[in-house]
Amino acid sequence: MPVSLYASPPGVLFPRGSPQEWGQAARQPPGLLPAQCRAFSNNKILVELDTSSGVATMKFKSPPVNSLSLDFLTEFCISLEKLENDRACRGLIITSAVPRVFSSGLDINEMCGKSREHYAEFWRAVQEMWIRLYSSNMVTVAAINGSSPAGGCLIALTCDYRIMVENPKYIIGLNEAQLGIVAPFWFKDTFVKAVGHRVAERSLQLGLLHSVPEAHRIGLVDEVVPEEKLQEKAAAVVAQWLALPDHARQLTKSMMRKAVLDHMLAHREEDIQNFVNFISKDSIQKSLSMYMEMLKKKKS
Ligand SMILES: CCCCC/C=C\C/C=C\CCC/C=C/C(=O)SCCNC(=O)CCNC(=O)[C@H](O)C(C)(C)COP(=O)(O)OP(=O)(O)OC[C@H]1O[C@@H](n2cnc3c(N)ncnc32)[C@H](O)[C@@H]1OP(=O)(O)O
Repeated sequence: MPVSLYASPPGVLFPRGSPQEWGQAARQPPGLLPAQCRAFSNNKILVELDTSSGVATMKFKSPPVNSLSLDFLTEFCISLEKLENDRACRGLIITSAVPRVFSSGLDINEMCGKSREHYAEFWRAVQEMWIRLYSSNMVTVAAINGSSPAGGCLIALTCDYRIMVENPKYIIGLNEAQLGIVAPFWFKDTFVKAVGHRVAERSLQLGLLHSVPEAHRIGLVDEVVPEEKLQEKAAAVVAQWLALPDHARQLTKSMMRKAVLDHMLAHREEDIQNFVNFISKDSIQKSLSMYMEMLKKKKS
């Protein structure tokens, strides 16, 4: 029986829609899904659960860059809740169906030119995503098959294990400072837990985006593999972690993460107010607009 200290996190996001029901393999046209597979999808995310291994694969499919919009975050949370409540599911691999990008982080459009109410709703959704993933009873592995700045990096950091594809073009890190914004304390805490205080301090202050070998060297990713080996490796890692008794692994995970999680939950409302006040400032709005301009110019 799975044990969770955080099975129902307080302040749960109320979904604005719900994903399709699980698609039973038996109802699929022949050859589409193996018999032991169930699947569901929405506009942003595809989930396939292999009931024989108990491992689900979640693929982000929101082109061009899987940015974390309010809609994306809502669908993400609904999908996580569905998997968490499914006794057949014990492990989760998170990856991208969009070429070259895992996730470009929070959707900057959600933080520009909107009302204070919108910022509060958006930030609550960001928190919700982190709480659900960080407190998950499932074994979670990020199979990072593309660039993963800021919020994309946070998703990876929130998993139990990170495997990244070796590619000289891919980057990963918490680059918020480069945008003139600040990674909040729970982004920072999650990062520090992975790489240690000194590395995190330097990386956060400089808003560094690390190459794959560098990310591996500093412990931001646990393993680096060629693209064609990624899924196989992720499946092997989940199987290794699932070989342990669930209750022992889950309680250990809760114990290791409790302080960071409790800190965040205790300051959740204050964190929302801080975000709203910070992001509403004219100077911050200007910084974000300039950054978006820069992204667009880079293309031309
Ligand atoms: C003490 C007081 C403290 C108070 C603190 C309180 C609260 C904290 C306050 C704020 C915290 C905010 C935390 C923010 C976290 C974030 O995640 S911010 C997002 C950061 N993300 C980035 O910097 C990534 C930017 N994107 C890229 O670098 C690249 O797009 C790429 C991901 C490497 C992919 O490159 P490429 O394949 O070349 O694609 P393009 O650059 O051409 O992009 C395609 C289109 O997508 C648009 N886009 C890219 N990223 C985003 C994004 N994050 N949001 C929205 N839109 C994005 C890009 O503009 C292109 O659009 P067009 O096709 O030109 O229309």
